[in-house]
Parts: sequence; C-alpha cells; structure tokens
Amino acid sequence: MDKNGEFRFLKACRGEPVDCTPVWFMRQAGRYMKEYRALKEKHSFLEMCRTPELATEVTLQPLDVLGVDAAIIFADILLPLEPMGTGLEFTVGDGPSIPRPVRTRQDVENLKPVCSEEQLGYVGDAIKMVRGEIAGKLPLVGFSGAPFTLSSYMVEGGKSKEFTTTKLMMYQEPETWNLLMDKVVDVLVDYLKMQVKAGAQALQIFDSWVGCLNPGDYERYILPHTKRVFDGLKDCGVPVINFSTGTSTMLPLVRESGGDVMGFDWRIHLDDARKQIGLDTPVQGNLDPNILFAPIPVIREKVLDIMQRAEGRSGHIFNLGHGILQHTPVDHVKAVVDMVHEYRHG
Ligand SMILES: Cc1c2[nH]c(c1CCC(=O)O)Cc1[nH]c(c(CCC(=O)O)c1C)Cc1[nH]c(c(CCC(=O)O)c1C)Cc1[nH]c(c(C)c1CCC(=O)O)C2
Repeated sequence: MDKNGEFRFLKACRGEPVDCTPVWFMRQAGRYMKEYRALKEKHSFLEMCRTPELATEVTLQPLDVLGVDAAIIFADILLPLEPMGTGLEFTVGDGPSIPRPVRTRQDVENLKPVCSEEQLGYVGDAIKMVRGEIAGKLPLVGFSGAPFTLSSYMVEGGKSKEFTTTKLMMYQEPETWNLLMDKVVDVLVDYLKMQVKAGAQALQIFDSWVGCLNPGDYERYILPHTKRVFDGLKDCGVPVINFSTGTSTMLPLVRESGGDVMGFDWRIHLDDARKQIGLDTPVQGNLDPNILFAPIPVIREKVLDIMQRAEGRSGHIFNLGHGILQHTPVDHVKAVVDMVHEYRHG
C-alpha cells in the first residue's frame, strides 16, 4: 500500500504512476517455506487446497515474511479438472496425475460442465476468508490455467516434456480439439468470475506450457480460444494478467489473445518485450527463478538490470519469470523485495 492508502500493485496493473515498483512472486506460498512444510506434514496438498481455513493460512504465510505487494490465493490450476470428471491426484514427488485422461472424441463429449459456485466453492470461500484477513493491507490475486496448459494436463494425464498426445489431437482431430477448448473455456470463465465475485481483486491466467508451440500453430489452434477467456472477463471489473513462458518468439500474438498486463519469462529482456508488446501495456516479470540461489551481489546485479530496463516507466510489476523453486533461500527472496522497493529510477 502507498501513502495515499492505495495498492501500488493495482495501480501498476492500470499503468498508473506508483511510489515504488510493486513486487510479488508466483508460487510465493509453498515448499521453500518452513511454515508450509510444517503444515504439509499434517495435510495433503489437495486437502490444503480444499479446506478454506488451511488455504487461507498458506496464502498468508509468505506475506509478512517477504513484505510483498500482493497475495495470491493458495489453490492449483488443476482443481477444475475434478468436477469436469477426469479425476485429480497428487502423488508425493511425482506431481499431478489425472486418472482418466481425455484422448478421444467420446472422452471430450463426456466432460461435464461445472458450476464453480457449487463445485469449486471452497476456492471462493478461501478468497473471502483471505480478504477478511488482509482487507486494507494487500490486494488478493485469483488465478486459473489457460486453455492450452490446462488441456495439456487433461490429454497427457500428467506433466509432459513433449506434449505429443496433445499436439496430435490438435493436428489430427481439430474438431475434437476445438470441442475440448470450448468446454475448458466455459469452465474457466465461470470459475474466474466466481473468484472475482468472492473478492479477488486481480486475476492471472497461467499459460505455463504454451511456449512448446510454433507461432503459427499458436495463432491457429490456441489464440482464438484463449481470447475467449479474456473476452469473457472484459466486464469483470478487475485487471487480468496474461502470463506465459517460452513465448519470446510470439509475444505480439500472445498480446492479441487479451489481458491488461503481460507476464513473461526471463528468456527476453524486459525492454525488448515491451517494444514488441507496445509500450503502453503494463508488464510483469521477469527474473530467472534460479538466480535466487546465487549470492546476494549477483542477485542485486540482475534485479537492477531489470529495473533499469523498466526505464522508470509506470506499468511494471516485478516478479519472477516463473514460479519460485523448491529449495530457494527465503532470505534471498526477501532481499529481492527490498531491492525492488528501494530502487529509485534516475
Ligand atoms: C503448471 C501449474 C500447476 N499449478 C500451477 C501451475 C501454473 C504455474 C506454473 O507453471 O508453475 C499454479 C499454482 N500452483 C500453486 C499455486 C499457489 C499460489 C502461489 O503461491 O503462487 C499456483 C499459482 C500451488 C502448488 N501446486 C503444487 C504445489 C506443490 C505441492 C506440494 O506441496 O507438494 C504447490 C505449492 C503442485 C503442482 N501443481 C502443478 C504442478 C506441475 C505441481 C507439481 C509441481 C512440483 O512438484 O513442484 C500444476
């Protein structure tokens, strides 16, 4: 919050001048924090997501420790898969697995529509609870996956390196692919609107794996569907962040899909990305999460480089280029927050 009692994170999302650059981190709640690991001893990951009291506790854990400018609700992009009918499991060490993957036309037809208010209401309840705790102190970000990233889990049945099965559906059965996208988009718009209704003050859409595509295929098979998500949120009243990784070669296309703020990874200089996207569009990013393992002077050099590339322009939210990694030293994360807040544009 700045001295006028306004949230600098929300101001930056709107491209308005700020007293200093706001900063938060994707995956700022999680295993790198001892408070999270302690809670995880007693509860499974899904139990923590589905129990609003626990999700609230985890959401709050990093806020005072780090001194960030926004909270992000503790949940997962995969939660909507369960009510859609694919099942969802997290096995220790292996990450997510989807017991009934979606591979055929029939599988896609069998996917169920979702009433988020009822079936994912626990996320809304957690949002309300967190707002009750941080009202007037920090804004709260809600989120979901983007259609491609979410569908890739549904089709592959878990994490993937090559995305072969997903791409094959796209290339070989475009009608099945389009039906899958349509169903996923409907769920996402309903889910995100529910989060805003519950109190989310900004939204972020994670397209974590869309960078595996060639720009032409992105434009043809993905962009129209992702655009429907952003179009569906146009009147929702909160800023929406369009985050993707591996997309340095197609940022103008990603920009076309929509959103008020563009978030991208470290594979491109912030100023080069801004030139491509358009200088008026607020941006978020983009420190390589691995840099947080380096000695403080190295971290400082990299943070200052990003701040200089932002060139004193308003409309920059400092973040990583992807989520915080598991063994990241907490004091290094905190040091970055201080560096960003203390930076003065010359
Ligand atoms: C692809 C993706 C997922 N989930 C998410 C994405 C998109 C962002 C990205 O690309 O990182 C998004 C996500 N997942 C989680 C959050 C919480 C909010 C936050 O603090 O940012 C957010 C925003 C918690 C989580 N989601 C998960 C954890 C770890 C669970 C644990 O405690 O073991 C957390 C804290 C599990 C998860 N969830 C997912 C994977 C691949 C995994 C396993 C990862 C791993 O094992 O490191 C799917």
